[in-house]
Amino acid sequence: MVAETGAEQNNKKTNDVLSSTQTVIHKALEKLGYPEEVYELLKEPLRMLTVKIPVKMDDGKVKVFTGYRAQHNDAVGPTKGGIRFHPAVTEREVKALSIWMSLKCGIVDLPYGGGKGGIICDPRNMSFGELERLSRGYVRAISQIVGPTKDIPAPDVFTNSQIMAWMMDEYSRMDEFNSPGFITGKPLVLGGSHGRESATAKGVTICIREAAKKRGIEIEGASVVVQGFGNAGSFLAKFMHDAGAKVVGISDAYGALYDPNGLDIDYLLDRRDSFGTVTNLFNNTLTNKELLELECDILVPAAIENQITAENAYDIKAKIVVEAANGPTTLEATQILTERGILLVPDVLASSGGVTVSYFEWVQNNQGYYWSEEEVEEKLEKILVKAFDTIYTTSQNRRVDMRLAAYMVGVRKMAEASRFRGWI
Ligand SMILES: NC(=O)C1=CN([C@@H]2O[C@H](COP(=O)(O)OP(=O)(O)OC[C@H]3O[C@@H](n4cnc5c(N)ncnc54)[C@H](O)[C@@H]3O)[C@@H](O)[C@H]2O)C=CC1
Ligand SMILES: O=C(O)CCC(=O)C(=O)O
Repeated sequence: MVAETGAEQNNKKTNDVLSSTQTVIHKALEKLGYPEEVYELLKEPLRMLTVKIPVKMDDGKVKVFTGYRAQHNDAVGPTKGGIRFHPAVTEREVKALSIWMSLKCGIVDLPYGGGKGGIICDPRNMSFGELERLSRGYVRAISQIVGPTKDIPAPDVFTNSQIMAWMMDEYSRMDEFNSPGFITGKPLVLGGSHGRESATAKGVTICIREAAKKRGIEIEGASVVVQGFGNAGSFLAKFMHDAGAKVVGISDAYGALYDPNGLDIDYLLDRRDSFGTVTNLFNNTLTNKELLELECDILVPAAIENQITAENAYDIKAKIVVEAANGPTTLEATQILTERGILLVPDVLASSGGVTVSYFEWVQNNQGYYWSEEEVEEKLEKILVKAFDTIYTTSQNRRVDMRLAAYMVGVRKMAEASRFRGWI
């Protein structure tokens, strides 16, 4: 195979998440000995739908929003992945997010390929009614390519169980059938699963525990910094706090809080709003940049992409970085952290607890029989411990960093399924 130097150069200049993902996919396929056509198939989603969604706003005017749904690869099974509502959503970002979903599903061995959706909007400035009309409009716009056996959405940044409920209701109306398996991350009363809300953070907690063992760090008393205080970050801060760790820093989109003696996580959870904002209630805040560079044992970026870059990677003081967010560390920064001996647990492994419990939710919807929280947690624990172990061992045996090892593990199933189907 020829090295993807173009993509590598482009990535260095722009931190473009799609080209950096392509670079690692290429390296992983090369290490596994697959021919170039496999890369050609997997470097972009099989399908990418761009939609325009007209929404009647509360002031009576119509605003037209742009949305996307990417389906990366459906050789293994239906595609699966969240929907993001954020002003910075781009087509390339959604494509990269769909590729990461394929890798996650491969890593935790789910019968899915990856998909992802996004709408360019700022839900923090929209009313409940506007959000409902936008959510329903998006489902109508993408209805032809999604469905319980085609592509199953879920929550992501700035979307939640209420939005999943509206989307499920809209799809069920079109389908003229109650279709809980159309979407996951629903409220419990509509067929949601116990444990889905905290699943991403649970998975991250398991990865932190396993990574800490490798580095001889005791969780009890360890200092932890978490960037982002939404679904992933806030539950994680709570789990780490409850496990006896000292959560010394947290942040949201507006700033960060720091207390070397440990923050009062229960108080912050109580005061945060539905978008994971809490720092606006305090005067003594740090910037997100300062937060990432704090002295700590464990750093968890749980917000957005490109937060640890070549610019700040030398200033990271943590011994372990566990990526709850998708794409928070650039490739250059991955290399710098690895060279500095920092153990980096990559997003496609660390954040795969969410899609794992989404799969459990879909299974429960399909069989119409629901599991207890203990059952969900037990199954999640087994899957994540095994995935961590496989990737850590691959990284040691093949002498590659954990990100490349995770891509090698994650890409294999879809490459094999595509081959058996006769696509390549
Ligand atoms: N919700 C889920 O099940 C999963 C989420 N993830 C990833 O975890 C990350 C966080 O997602 P959620 O917690 O679901 O989102 P969320 O919407 O619940 O919370 C997002 C948090 O990030 C903060 N944030 C937003 N922009 C920021 C910025 N520019 N700088 C610093 N903080 C910022 C927000 O203020 C909020 O605290 C994303 O990368 C997402 O893709 C990954 C797997 C599953
Ligand atoms: O729960 C799911 O199906 C997908 C979660 C997600 O979007 C992600 O892992 O990034």
